[in-house]
Amino acid sequence: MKRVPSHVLERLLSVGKESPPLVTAAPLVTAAPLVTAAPLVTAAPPVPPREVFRRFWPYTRGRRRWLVPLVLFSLAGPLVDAVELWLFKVVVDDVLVPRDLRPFLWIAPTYLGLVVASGILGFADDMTATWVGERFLLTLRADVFRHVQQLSLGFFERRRLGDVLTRVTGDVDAVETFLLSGVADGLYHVIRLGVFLGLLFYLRWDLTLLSLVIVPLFWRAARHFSRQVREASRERRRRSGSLSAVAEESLGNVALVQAYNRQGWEERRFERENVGKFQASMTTARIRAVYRPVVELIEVSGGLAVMGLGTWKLAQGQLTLGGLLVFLALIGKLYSPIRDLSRLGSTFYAASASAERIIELLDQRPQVVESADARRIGRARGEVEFQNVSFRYPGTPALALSEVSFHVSPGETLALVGASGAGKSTAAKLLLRFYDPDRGAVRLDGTDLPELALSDVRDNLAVVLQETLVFHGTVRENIAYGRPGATDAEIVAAARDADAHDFIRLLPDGYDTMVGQRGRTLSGGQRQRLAIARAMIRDAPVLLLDEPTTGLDARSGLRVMDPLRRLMAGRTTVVISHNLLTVRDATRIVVLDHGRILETGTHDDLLARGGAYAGLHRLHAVPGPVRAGGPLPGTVPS
Ligand SMILES: Nc1ncnc2c1ncn2[C@@H]1O[C@H](COP(=O)(O)OP(=O)(O)OP(=O)(O)O)[C@@H](O)[C@H]1O
Repeated sequence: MKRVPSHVLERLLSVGKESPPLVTAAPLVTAAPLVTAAPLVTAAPPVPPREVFRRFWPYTRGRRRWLVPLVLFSLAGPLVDAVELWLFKVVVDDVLVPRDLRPFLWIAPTYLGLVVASGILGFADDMTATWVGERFLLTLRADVFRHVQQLSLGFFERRRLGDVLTRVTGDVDAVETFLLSGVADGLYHVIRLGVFLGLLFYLRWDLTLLSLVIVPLFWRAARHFSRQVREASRERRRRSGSLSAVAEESLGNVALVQAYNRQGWEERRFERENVGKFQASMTTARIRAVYRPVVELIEVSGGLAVMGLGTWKLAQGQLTLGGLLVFLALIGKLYSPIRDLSRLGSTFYAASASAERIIELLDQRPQVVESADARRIGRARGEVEFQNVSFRYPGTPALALSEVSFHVSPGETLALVGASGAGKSTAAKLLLRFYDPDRGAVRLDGTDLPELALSDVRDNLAVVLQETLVFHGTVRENIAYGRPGATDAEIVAAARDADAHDFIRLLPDGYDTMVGQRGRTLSGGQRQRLAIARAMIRDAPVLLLDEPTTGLDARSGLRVMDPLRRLMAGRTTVVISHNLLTVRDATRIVVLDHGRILETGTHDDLLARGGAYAGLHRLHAVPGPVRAGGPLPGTVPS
């Protein structure tokens, strides 16, 4: 009889303590929120605005021609303004000064006509700009979401979900500002500037030149403040991401938070990020608030200089009163696009802080990629093989799996057992091709998984996980998730096989009952049977069961065994379990420890060998085999 290494027994013992067979309380929560002093979300690497532009410009393809009417509308606005001002000059010089009402009879209807025309143009401009911008966002948001969905599991295991959500739903909008609204506004201001500058030069070139001396001052101020706004905006966006991350973690784990009375602590965590965001917003506001009076000061200085020279010219008789007033009004109009252009700089920088976060997301590459010449295999026979598989999670020192080899023929059941952290779930992740092994090969029907189309690999697998995933939707939708397009009859048949039909019938709306997010309105056993029905309907040749009875009490655990056996019949099954009842019938049992295979064999072989498995068996004192539907000694039959 082989001696069992003491550390192995200790670890196996710890298994028994952590999850005794069949008699475990349902977990309240899935995962505890991570508590660290380090920043929740790190800032995305800075990207120069030109690069931001280059990255996103291709997204405007197909919509660029809409920029033409936008520019035309922009042209019309300042022209209407200019005509209005010219009419004002005529009113002063030809109506007010000579006190003659006759010209007013054509000026009034012309003015009204102009207002109506500018209203119509404004409407068309608004609608076109919004349509173009929103269509752009529609595509970009969908693309970013598609990209994020294609990222490998490793990405989601490393990142804060709340931050990713903020990027997909919030930061994306800023890219539109950067590219379309920003560019359209910029063009609009440039056109206004051109029109007014042309008019001013036409009216009085000398006064116009004088009014332009302040432009370099505008420019310098704009550059200075834009840089500051950019820094503050980066911080603000980072804080937004952190805030969402905290909210998502706290609310997603509300059962743990309330059970441990940690609401106050969670509030403080939220408060820290909330205050951080507030401070970042205040910094941005302060910069903008300082900028505004500085700009006004520059503007007024220019205006006063022109007024001084203009008044002198008026006194000299070189200018009419109407001419001077129009000139001063036009100067105001001229300064506004200059001011808006310089302000646009800070808007650009603020938007680029968000765009950087999107770029960082888009630059993430899936660790698992489908090769260009991936083979399609359709329905597999269901032969699964691990050959000398070694794998280390990125950024971790120890191997999670080391030289692991096993083979499962179609229709056989392989059980993976071992202490917590032994590498069982890691093996499941490699079989699902969430990760690729560093060395060795995982094969389906004799072909390395990377040589197969990714969707084929996953289509051939049905999974029932420890933490059963139930979506917010009807029971029917949740079952049909396993095979979109399944008929009602197939859904009911799957539910019957999964022993779920009876409880579903008793739900308020039967198969149309809405189950809350993560299936919170169902019991653990009901959720598990729903997951089995989903796997049934998928009808895949390979079945992966990761702790299918963990978290269920004895009665629920037993109820799940029968449907599980029906599900496993005729399929290749890889079952991960601490529960020796689910593994004893397996064709082969693989005992893992620290990522290595300790022993392999059937239940009887391993018992006879007296090694780790036998030790585990003794510890759990497993009662006799359970027949389909038969109760465990000492348990209440369902
Ligand atoms: N995403 C991850 N990143 C880094 N290390 C990981 C990750 N997931 C698991 N590990 C590590 O890999 C090792 C194997 O973990 P795995 O989840 O495969 O164990 P397990 O046997 O399934 O445990 P359990 O029975 O508790 O579910 C552990 O040391 C674990 O800390």
